[in-house]
Amino acid sequence: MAEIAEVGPIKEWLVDTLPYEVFWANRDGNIIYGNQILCDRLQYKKSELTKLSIFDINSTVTSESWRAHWEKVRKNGSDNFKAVHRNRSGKFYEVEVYAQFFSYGGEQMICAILKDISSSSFYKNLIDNVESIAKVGGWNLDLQDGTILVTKEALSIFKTENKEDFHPNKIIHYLKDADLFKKSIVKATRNAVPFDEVFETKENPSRFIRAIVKPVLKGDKIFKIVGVYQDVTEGKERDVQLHRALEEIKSLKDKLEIENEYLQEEISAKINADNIICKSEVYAKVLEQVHLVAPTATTVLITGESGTGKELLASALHTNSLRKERPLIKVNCATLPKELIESELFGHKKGAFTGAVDDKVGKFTLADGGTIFLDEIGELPIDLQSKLLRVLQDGEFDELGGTKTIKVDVRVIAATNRRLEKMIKEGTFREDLYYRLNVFPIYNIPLRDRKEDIPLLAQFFLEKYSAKAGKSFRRLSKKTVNALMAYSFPGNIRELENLIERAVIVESGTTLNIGSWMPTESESESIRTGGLLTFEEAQRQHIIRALKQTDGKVSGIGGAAGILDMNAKTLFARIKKLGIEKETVFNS
Ligand SMILES: Nc1ncnc2c1ncn2[C@@H]1O[C@H](COP(=O)(O)OP(=O)(O)OP(=O)(O)O)[C@@H](O)[C@H]1O
Repeated sequence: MAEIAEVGPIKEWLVDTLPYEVFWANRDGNIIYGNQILCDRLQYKKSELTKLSIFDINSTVTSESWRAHWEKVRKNGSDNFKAVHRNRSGKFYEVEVYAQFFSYGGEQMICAILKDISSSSFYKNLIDNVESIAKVGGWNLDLQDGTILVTKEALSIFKTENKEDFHPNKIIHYLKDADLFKKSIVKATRNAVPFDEVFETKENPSRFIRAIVKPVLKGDKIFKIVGVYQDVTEGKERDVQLHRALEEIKSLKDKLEIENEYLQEEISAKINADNIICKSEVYAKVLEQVHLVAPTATTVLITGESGTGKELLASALHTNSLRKERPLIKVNCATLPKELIESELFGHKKGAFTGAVDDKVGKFTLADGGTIFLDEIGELPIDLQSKLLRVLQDGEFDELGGTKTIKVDVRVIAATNRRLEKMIKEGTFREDLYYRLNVFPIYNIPLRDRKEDIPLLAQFFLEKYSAKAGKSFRRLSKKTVNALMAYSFPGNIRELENLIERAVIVESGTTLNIGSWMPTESESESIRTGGLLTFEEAQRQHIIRALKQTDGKVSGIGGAAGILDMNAKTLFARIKKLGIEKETVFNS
């Protein structure tokens, strides 16, 4: 038997210094030598250890298995395996064994070098367990040599046994949004930008995998990236459901809020509807038509110059209809940018186009059960006209970026100050849409053709703006009324309203007298014609100027007929025809 003393003190020192447990055993399994680390781990003194055999430190070894093991190592020269050892106090620990066959001094022996792996296997087990509970797998890519380490759970998340599948350029084949993954990885490896994103897999049914990736730096060099994959499908499904429910609530809430706003507007519209000022017979006929058609669901097309009160009539139509409890939604087709009209009217789904960051409920959906007022319908782009026609005919439309057809019950009131027939000829308005809108046309008369309404309207606005500005105006002077009556109001009622509002601000007292606020016909005309007057208007103003010079005298010496080199009778006739009145001459 070889005595350890024969190994020599240096060799013994060397074997004791190694960070491994080392022992030699003979054919019978007796331990011939064990180094200090082994003694410490097994809790025996060196002298005690050499009295033990392999069967004392490894309870799973039998004489048969030892014999088989001996033969295997003798034949192959060495062996590598894992085993469980037991120390003096009965505690087990796992070791990785490197066994080498050798003969020394005529005796054959196995030298075993052991590495205690109980702690690492403990943590490995722990990690495996935790990973599988949390459905989290880890990986690590060395950017220097391209080697990849992958944990067990990561393999099982991606249902593969091949760790090479985890290279970023391979893993993207499992994911729907491969581009996003690629971009994120490039940022992580080039610019050290970490990411945390959820990716949907390509499987059917698909799953959602959360990928968290962190670059690891040495100094300013990125030398590896570590990542985590987590199967979040269950959570995501709950999220998705929750998200959908929340979205639904949000959209209903928005709808309610908007409806509410419109209802508020509708309330004020009601007051307006009751306050449609009318004295003239011609306008009374218009209002008769409004009341006639209001209770039906018929589409109405209101035409007429700007400022004649088309919107007011639309409100009256709604408030006198059976839909009055539902919203009246107003859309001005001229004020919306062309590219937004479609989504404004019909709504869109998130992502339907660049900038569509959220779902949007369209005005037609909001108006469901109520009325939509499409002001300036002539401005509706031709490509949208067919979509509107479909709503009018079938009560349905497709939301932008949506998958389902939306059905609505909406009454349409459209208004325009443009001549749609002319637009049809020019090819900018669809003829079929025109006929569909023009079921019940209402022509709103310009103010100059219902001048009898001017005094009442002016009084109405005087009171309104006086109260608003905290002034005490009660009435208009006769001269003011006459001057207003003489004026042609190219801007119709809106111009009259603005004029009185301005007058109330600049004047004071209880009676509104004529002042600088009153426009002269030439001013408004030159605004209207861009500087050039019509021939008739030029004549009118020329005559007024001459009459001003002559203090209203037409014939005889110093009369206007003389200045204008006209026959007095002809001038009288012309004055009458042009509607020039005394007041006009003196007040303008
Ligand atoms: N008969 C009326 N009685 C009282 N106010 C009126 C009457 N008609 C119109 N108005 C008022 O005149 C203003 C202009 O009317 P409205 O906006 O309805 O005109 P519109 O024809 O729709 O104009 P546009 O074509 O420019 O949109 C509004 O403030 C409206 O309340």
